[in-house]
Amino acid sequence: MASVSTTSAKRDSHEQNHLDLLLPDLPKGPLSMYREKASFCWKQLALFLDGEDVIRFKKTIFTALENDPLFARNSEEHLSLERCRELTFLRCKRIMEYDFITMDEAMAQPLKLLVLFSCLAMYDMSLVVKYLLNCQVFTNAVASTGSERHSAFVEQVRSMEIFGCFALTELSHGSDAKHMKTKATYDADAKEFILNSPDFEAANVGVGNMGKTATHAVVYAQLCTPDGKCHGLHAFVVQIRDPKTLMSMPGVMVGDMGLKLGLNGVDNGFAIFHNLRIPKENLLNHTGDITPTGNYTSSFKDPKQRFGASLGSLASGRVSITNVVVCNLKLAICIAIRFSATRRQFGPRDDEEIPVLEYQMQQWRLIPYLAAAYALDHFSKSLFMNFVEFHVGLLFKDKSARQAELGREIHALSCASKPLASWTAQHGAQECREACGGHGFLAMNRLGEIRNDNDPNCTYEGDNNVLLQQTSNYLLSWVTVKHEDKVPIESPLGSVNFLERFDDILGQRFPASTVKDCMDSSVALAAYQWLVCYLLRESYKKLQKEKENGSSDFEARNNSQVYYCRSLALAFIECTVLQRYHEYTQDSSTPSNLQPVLKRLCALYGLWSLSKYMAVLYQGGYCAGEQPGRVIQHTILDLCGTLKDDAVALVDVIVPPDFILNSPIARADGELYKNLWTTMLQGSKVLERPSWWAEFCANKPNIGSLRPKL
Ligand SMILES: CCCCCCCCCC(=O)SCCNC(=O)CCNC(=O)[C@H](O)C(C)(C)COP(=O)(O)OP(=O)(O)OC[C@H]1O[C@@H](n2cnc3c(N)ncnc32)[C@H](O)[C@@H]1OP(=O)(O)O
Ligand SMILES: Cc1cc2nc3c(=O)[nH]c(=O)nc-3n(C[C@H](O)[C@H](O)[C@H](O)COP(=O)(O)OP(=O)(O)OC[C@H]3O[C@@H](n4cnc5c(N)ncnc54)[C@H](O)[C@@H]3O)c2cc1C
Repeated sequence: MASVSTTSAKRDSHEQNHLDLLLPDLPKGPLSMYREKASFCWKQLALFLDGEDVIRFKKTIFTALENDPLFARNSEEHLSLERCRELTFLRCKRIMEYDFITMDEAMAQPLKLLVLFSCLAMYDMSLVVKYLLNCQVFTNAVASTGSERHSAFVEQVRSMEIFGCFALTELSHGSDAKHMKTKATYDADAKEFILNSPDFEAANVGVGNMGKTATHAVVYAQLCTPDGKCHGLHAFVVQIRDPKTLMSMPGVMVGDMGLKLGLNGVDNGFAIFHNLRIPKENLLNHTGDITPTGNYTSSFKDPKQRFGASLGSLASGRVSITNVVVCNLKLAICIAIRFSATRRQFGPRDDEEIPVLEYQMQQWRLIPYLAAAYALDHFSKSLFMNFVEFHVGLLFKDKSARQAELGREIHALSCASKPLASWTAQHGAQECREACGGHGFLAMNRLGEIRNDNDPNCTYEGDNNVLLQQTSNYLLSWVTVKHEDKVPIESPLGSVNFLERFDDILGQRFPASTVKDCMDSSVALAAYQWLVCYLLRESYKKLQKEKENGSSDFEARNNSQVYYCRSLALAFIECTVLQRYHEYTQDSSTPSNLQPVLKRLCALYGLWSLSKYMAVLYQGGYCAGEQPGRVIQHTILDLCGTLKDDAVALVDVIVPPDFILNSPIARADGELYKNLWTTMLQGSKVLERPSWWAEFCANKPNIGSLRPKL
């Protein structure tokens, strides 16, 4: 017996040493009190979530950035717009030089690509957006909307012979992509397309990288044949600048749109095309092609399907955005939790002040966002892997019905996950800013930058409210399938399969009567499934009623968004996020010592999200009487109270190193005031009088001298 326990003790200590080398201890200090209270080992959880290989990969990236002077923090205060763009470009170039992951490695371990994007996003959102617009959005659009004849463009991006952007939005149209006005008319004699912006309202605008850097753009235009027929929106590769001089090409007026509310490292630009001739081959011909004599051909007979396919590459951006906004949420919540664990105000006695994290109010404001960061992180990774599966199908030209259905499901999921994740990060960042009081408002603590750089994620790659309509359309289409085609509701990823039990689910009622019952995330999940079925039924009925009352399809859809289809799409994606996280936390491969904390996070995310829909749960009869509402509220508070002691350790698992986090109030050593004070004093000219001191000291105002001129 003794020798067995000695062997296992040796193994444990060996494993611990290994873990300590991989993830060194964090500095002792004011945060230690909470770290010691944690119910689990943060290193074990980090290892379980990421695995050793990814932990090392992250470390390689973070260390490279920290050791490279080009990435030095705060080296220049208040950068001019020009310098901001220059620095982001130089860093982008340097990331290409580091080539953290080769193409072969990415093929073998695609999730590592997502890890790279996350690491860059945590350093700076502008950097990752600029980098991805060139290396992912442009190249993906070329690869997935084009064919072999376009592969040279992808190669040229890799060697930075060219720099790419993606130009869909026009001055007068953004969401309504179908009605873009840019025109590409085929000239059969010259075997060229002639690209024109009919007027200034058709100018491409808001295009990231177009302002100063891009040499090539994927431009969306209406394809017209010499017979005068228009074949709808198609994508073209268009050279807009000379790669040798960065001067604009003849026939292109290209410029920069100036200062934005955030993300200023990215140069968003505009372009107008005037009789710009582009080779016939530059048509990205996946959805349609043109014969040399000018006949249009397409394997998509249905123009609606062709239109959808031409915008197919947007899905990859929406999947990536779902991931990078979770990075923003993680950064914000890490800052706010570390601050709250070290910031003390008031106390039960005059001689005792307690950390603000001890207040139920602070816990309720922050800890659900921590739970959301964990749940959404898991979802974003799983969605990315779903997308990889779909992408592989595209590469192998899979024409199966399953592949087409998978594309529809991923489109529906990403059109709702981008809104859910970007809004959660937006609301979370603001709550975290306020939770850090006045210190949270100092730019040096980074919450403003996180909030402002996150904000456009709610708009680009499709406005959130507009995109949600795609998801509700998808869900409603299943009702039609069920009613008319009488086939079972079954999707490749299974996200809608529960709708097959529609009638059964709608007959259910809120099952929990105690806080203990509610701690199981299956309670929130069951409520969500009921909610989705209910909102689906109500949205369908509302649409029918609108039509019976004489509304056109267009009007009926518009009048069924608020309280119906919009809520349906959001409830569906929350249900899917919860479903996947619930399965993950319950899975037998999840270590038993980590399950309790993960299950609490899952239950909290589920109940907190669900609590926004209390009115609907009562309205539809799922809940009745005081009890369900009370139990949900009490369980949320109970979970916040329990997770409060784990919060610092949960942050230690997901937080990047201090250099990357870049927030003096949230360093790993927890020395809130020393770090803040030192940073304040290190600011340039902090102790100097202003350069305009004489305006006060020497030039006094002649009080009232301007009054006669009023
Ligand atoms: C980490 C960050 C990296 C990324 C940085 C990104 C920087 C920003 C880049 C940009 O912002 S690029 C510009 C992005 N612009 C948009 O996303 C425009 C938003 N509008 C649209 O995508 C579409 O026009 C819209 C989804 C609103 C569809 O509008 P419609 O009402 O005209 O079309 P409809 O819904 O009837 O769609 C026709 C069919 O195509 C399908 N479809 C539409 N878009 C699709 C798509 N993307 N993939 C697959 N299918 C799609 C759609 O589901 C439908 O299928 P069904 O006939 O089966 O119902
Ligand atoms: C930082 C940044 C970077 C960008 N980068 C790029 C890029 O690289 N390439 C590119 O092509 N574009 C880019 N864009 C543009 C972006 O994709 C568009 O702004 C976006 O698609 C929304 O279109 P819009 O601005 O025309 O909004 P609009 O469509 O005019 O929307 C305005 C408002 O009307 C509402 N609305 C519109 N239609 C409906 C409807 N049917 N029902 C209900 N409400 C509706 C919307 O919800 C929104 O609140 C970028 C934008 C930003 C902010």
